[in-house]
Amino acid sequence: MTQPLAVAVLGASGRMGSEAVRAIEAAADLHLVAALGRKDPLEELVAAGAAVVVDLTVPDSTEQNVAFAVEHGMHAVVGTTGWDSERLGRLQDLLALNPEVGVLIAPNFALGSVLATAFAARAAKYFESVEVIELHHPNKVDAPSGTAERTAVLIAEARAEAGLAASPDATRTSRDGARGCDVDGVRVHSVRLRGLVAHQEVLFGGVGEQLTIRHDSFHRESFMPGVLLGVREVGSHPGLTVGLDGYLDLQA
Ligand SMILES: NC(=O)C1=CN([C@@H]2O[C@H](COP(=O)(O)OP(=O)(O)OC[C@H]3O[C@@H](n4cnc5c(N)ncnc54)[C@H](OP(=O)(O)O)[C@@H]3O)[C@@H](O)[C@H]2O)C=CC1
Ligand SMILES: O=C(O)C1=N[C@H](C(=O)O)C[C@H](O)C1
Repeated sequence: MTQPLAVAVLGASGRMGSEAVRAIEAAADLHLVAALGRKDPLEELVAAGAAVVVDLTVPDSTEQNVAFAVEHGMHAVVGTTGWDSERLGRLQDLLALNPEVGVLIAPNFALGSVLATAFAARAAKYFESVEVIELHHPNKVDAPSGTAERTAVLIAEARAEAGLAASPDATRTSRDGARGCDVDGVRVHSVRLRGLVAHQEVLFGGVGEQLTIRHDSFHRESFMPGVLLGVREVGSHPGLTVGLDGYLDLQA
């Protein structure tokens, strides 16, 4: 009989971490060997014999956590935000020294969100205008969301490839923040509202028409199938994968 896969969770008492602990404990093919918080030493991952580390912490600590896992031969599944191109570059360098290790950086684990981002990237070249609105619970510490950043980057790449000009915008005067932030030329607006979990709309505008691609996570359970997929797959994907779509067949 195959042994269950030994999995550790960092950020285990957080909103996402506690949900991940429950999901891993309920999976017969996985064995939760460590559930760590901010004050626990990372060496406990080694002592527990973790094969896969799930990082659901904070942008300030995720890079250090993942580096520790990689240096100790553990695969990492990362939902934490804050992975800009500089951090990803440093992680690539580290992975080159540890080529057997796999790391998944997933801005969003919800299948619907992954699809919505993929659909938006696909639609991008057909519309003159685009803006992204992300809406989250008020306890979120970062803005814009990692999902919105990733969506905007992919839209910008598709527009550039198609030779599209910047979205039309005659604004000459504005209050700070009124037009959102600029991610590679795509405007991204962040809403923080009690009652929300995680939501995003991509608005595409053409002459006389609008296409809206919207996704809603109403509960953090929505992220768990993606977390479990990442945990089960990461060992078969050495190197860096950004986006859960890297483990899914979204072609056709
Ligand atoms: N990819 C995805 O699908 C999703 C990603 N996220 C992202 O996941 C991250 C966590 O979100 P959320 O659960 O809401 O946040 P929380 O603030 O609820 O949880 C973060 C947890 O991490 C702990 N922590 C902080 N530093 C460390 C450390 N060095 N080692 C271990 N634990 C640590 C915190 O402990 P303490 O309170 O003691 O500081 C806290 O319990 C965010 O970046 C968020 O954007 C969220 C939802 C879905
Ligand atoms: O902090 C959250 O809650 C979420 N964070 C991720 C992000 O920043 O995109 C994923 C999801 O939107 C929930």
